[in-house]
Amino acid sequence: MQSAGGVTTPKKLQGKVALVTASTEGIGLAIARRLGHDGARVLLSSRKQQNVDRAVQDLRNEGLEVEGTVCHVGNREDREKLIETAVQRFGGIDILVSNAAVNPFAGSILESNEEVWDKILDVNVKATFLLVKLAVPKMQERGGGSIVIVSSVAGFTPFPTLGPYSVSKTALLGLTKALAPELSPLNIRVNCLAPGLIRTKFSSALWKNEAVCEHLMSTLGISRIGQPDDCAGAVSFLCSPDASYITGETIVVSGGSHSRL
Ligand SMILES: NC(=O)c1ccc[n+]([C@@H]2O[C@H](COP(=O)([O-])OP(=O)(O)OC[C@H]3O[C@@H](n4cnc5c(N)ncnc54)[C@H](O)[C@@H]3O)[C@@H](O)[C@H]2O)c1
Repeated sequence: MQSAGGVTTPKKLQGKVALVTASTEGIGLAIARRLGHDGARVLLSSRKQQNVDRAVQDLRNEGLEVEGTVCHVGNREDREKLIETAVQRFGGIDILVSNAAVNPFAGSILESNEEVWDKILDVNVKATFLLVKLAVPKMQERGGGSIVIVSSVAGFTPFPTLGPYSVSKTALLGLTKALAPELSPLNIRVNCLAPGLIRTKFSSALWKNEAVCEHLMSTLGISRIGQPDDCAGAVSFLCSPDASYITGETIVVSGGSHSRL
């Protein structure tokens, strides 16, 4: 980056290697793009090779240094491959953004079954922890790092009809708090992002439903549905030296809905 005086100042994530799960569309892609524009080399991943290839090409076309690999975060071999790929292609890991999540169920929580709970807790919570566990030794090798876990405002106030998903997001608020003090002595910070309603494929059942959308809009302070880019700057900030004294915290990006719930 060149200032007016002709002095070159490094971008805030220059030299950093970032790994973002579920980063071929939606919030994950916006975060990956922003980390890249802020100077990081980024490893993209999601479940399908063709989506990984497309996102890698798109971001390379913007001049960003990115690689991609398929990773279903619920699959142990895929998680190990993700970490190894970051080390092989970029030499290590400084930043982990755990963004992948599933929600295979909508309805009364009492109607949800064991299969639903297993899937939601495996992908949203257990895989997040297991990825952190794999990434921490690699961060230690580079003297520290930063982890951001993507939760949701539903983690504070369960969304009606999304009980099991909401509980998994509450668990991620707890995971952030549990990890932060243990990882502080290793110079690794752990923070959390809690988006409100953001316009993505994942949330389309909400914003495409006129009645639900109208109700949700009435809870907002800023009267528009959020965009994936609205989340990206907050994550980049949390990963940057500007947040060097922040750990165990959650940033809510919800257009003010959270403060009104
Ligand atoms: N969109 C919202 O309104 C909203 C609100 C709060 C929180 N969130 C959270 O933001 C995160 C991203 O959601 P989004 O709205 O951008 O969704 P999205 O539909 O745009 O993207 C979801 C991504 O997750 C990937 N994915 C799903 N299961 C996966 C798995 N097992 N392994 C790897 N990748 C997997 C998909 O391939 C896709 O790329 C999620 O954690 C979600 O819970 C979203």
